[in-house]
Amino acid sequence: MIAPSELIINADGSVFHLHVKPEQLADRVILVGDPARVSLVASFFDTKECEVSSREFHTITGTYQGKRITVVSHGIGTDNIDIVLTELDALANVDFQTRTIKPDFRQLSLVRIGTSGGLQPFTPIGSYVAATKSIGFDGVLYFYANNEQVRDRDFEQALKEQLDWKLDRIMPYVVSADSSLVEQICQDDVIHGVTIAANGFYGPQGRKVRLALADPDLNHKIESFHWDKYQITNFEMESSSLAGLAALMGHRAMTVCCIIADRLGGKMNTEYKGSIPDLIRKVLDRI
Ligand SMILES: O=P(O)(O)O[C@H]1O[C@H](CO)[C@@H](O)[C@H]1O
Ligand SMILES: O=c1cc[nH]c(=O)[nH]1
Repeated sequence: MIAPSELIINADGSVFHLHVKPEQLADRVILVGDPARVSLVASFFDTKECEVSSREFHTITGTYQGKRITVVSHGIGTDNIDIVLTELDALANVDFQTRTIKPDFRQLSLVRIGTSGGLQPFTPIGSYVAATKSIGFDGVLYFYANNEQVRDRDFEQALKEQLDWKLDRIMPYVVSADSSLVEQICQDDVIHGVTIAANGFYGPQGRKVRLALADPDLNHKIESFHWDKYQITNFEMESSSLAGLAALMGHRAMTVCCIIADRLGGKMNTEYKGSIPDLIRKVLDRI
């Protein structure tokens, strides 16, 4: 039995942070950072079954062209992904009456639709980039056993060498998205990329506002990195823990982002919401 302090179930039978009940979760899940983007995704739905809001976690379940889909916001950061993924997995795979793990595993397909900063000439503002691999600057995955089984150690070593890694208390890790889901969601209109999930928006993504950076050359080294067939394409803030935790749990997960910042040219598209609906439609059609 999982103790009440470990998996917290609210008095109404919903899970602690999301406030969602087990019967309200679909097998197909879209994840977005911004709670307002949940309503945008759901505006494409044909029917709406339920809507729940709690903190930054806004959830709607409905149907799109006959497919039952849940869309949920996770806020900003890989630490929030730890909460959202653990609670979604519990909703699917823990019996809330007996607090025991269900005998039959239920697999979720999770697609995060995010915004991102592009790092290559071939990832301009408005392009869509899938994180086929994610580089985590965060540490969430290290707290879970068997993390080495879902990490790409060769890629990690190449990063350490080529980036001449100087931040010795942080060990970037590399994880892959679910390849079958990437194939299902991405056509020629989505770039297959390698995404850094940074543990911050400013310094950890090489942005200097007032504070100096510990390694001012890091972004330049990231942009020049080449290993095997891979180049690093973009920055966002959640794809690493999403891909890593989902792989450990046995779910299918991936992140696809719309590029809204051109980090090479120093340009920003603050009106980015215009190209997000097109990406949402593509994901809804293909999930
Ligand atoms: O637009 P979302 O999905 O929030 O994604 C990106 O935008 C936020 C930072 O502005 C981070 O969450 C980052 O991952
Ligand atoms: O540059 C960017 C843009 C959106 N989200 C990020 O994390 N970084």
